[in-house]
Amino acid sequence: MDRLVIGGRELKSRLFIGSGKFADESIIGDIVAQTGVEIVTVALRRVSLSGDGDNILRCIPKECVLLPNTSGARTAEEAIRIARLARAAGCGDWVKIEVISDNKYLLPDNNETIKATRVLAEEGFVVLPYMHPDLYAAKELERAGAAAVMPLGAPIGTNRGLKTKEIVRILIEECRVPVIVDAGIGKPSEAAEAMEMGAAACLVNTAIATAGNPLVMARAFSQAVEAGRLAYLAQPGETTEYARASSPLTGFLRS
Ligand SMILES: CC(=O)[C@@H](O)[C@H](O)COP(=O)(O)O
Repeated sequence: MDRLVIGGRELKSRLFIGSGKFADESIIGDIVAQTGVEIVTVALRRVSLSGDGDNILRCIPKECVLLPNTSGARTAEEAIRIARLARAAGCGDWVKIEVISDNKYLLPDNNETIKATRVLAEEGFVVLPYMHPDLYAAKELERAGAAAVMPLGAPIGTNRGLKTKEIVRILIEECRVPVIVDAGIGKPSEAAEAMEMGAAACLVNTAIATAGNPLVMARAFSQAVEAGRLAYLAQPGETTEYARASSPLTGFLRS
């Protein structure tokens, strides 16, 4: 049976979404209802810790697993502090570690991410680290206790697609934990491509939130992720250099 289990929870949907950049965040509830998305990531700095005011958590249905992320952290120490704050504020045990000190490309710092993962996994968090695709870092994250690894497809918010495809393919082949492609995925076809390679799931924010019709785009992503997974399970046929006829080309005119 094709099961995805992370942090002891079996997930039916392999599309994870972000909650940033929506013109109207109340649409997140409709997306969850229409696509079955179960994981929604939220930047802790957008959560009102006093529970009042304009709290993004109001827009995230209760049945979802909340995946607080440490957006804004520039070091492992800052990420650890944000994760602990999230748990203390009742956001649960899951955390997506983002440690970024590069303001231009928002590339994750793998070394700091590994340090934070080690500490937080030891403290019982379900740790999903956002990472630059690199085999040694991915294996180190596994050893540090990561529940999954989340390599980027392209820089956050660029909608440029699966630019890191060849390395992500290696991570999928070599990692024991699920590989979730996160960031930069701009179109459903790119999510399907990641899933066809064997990615366990995709996390998409910008492409959905900034679409002309975010709800329809979320449905398109949901179907693409499912189609890509099915194609992976179906084991695509081999690719060849030269044409091979689909039906016999000879024999018609012989007597
Ligand atoms: C919200 C979140 O976690 C993003 O930082 C995530 O990495 C998604 O990236 P895109 O916005 O490029 O889909």
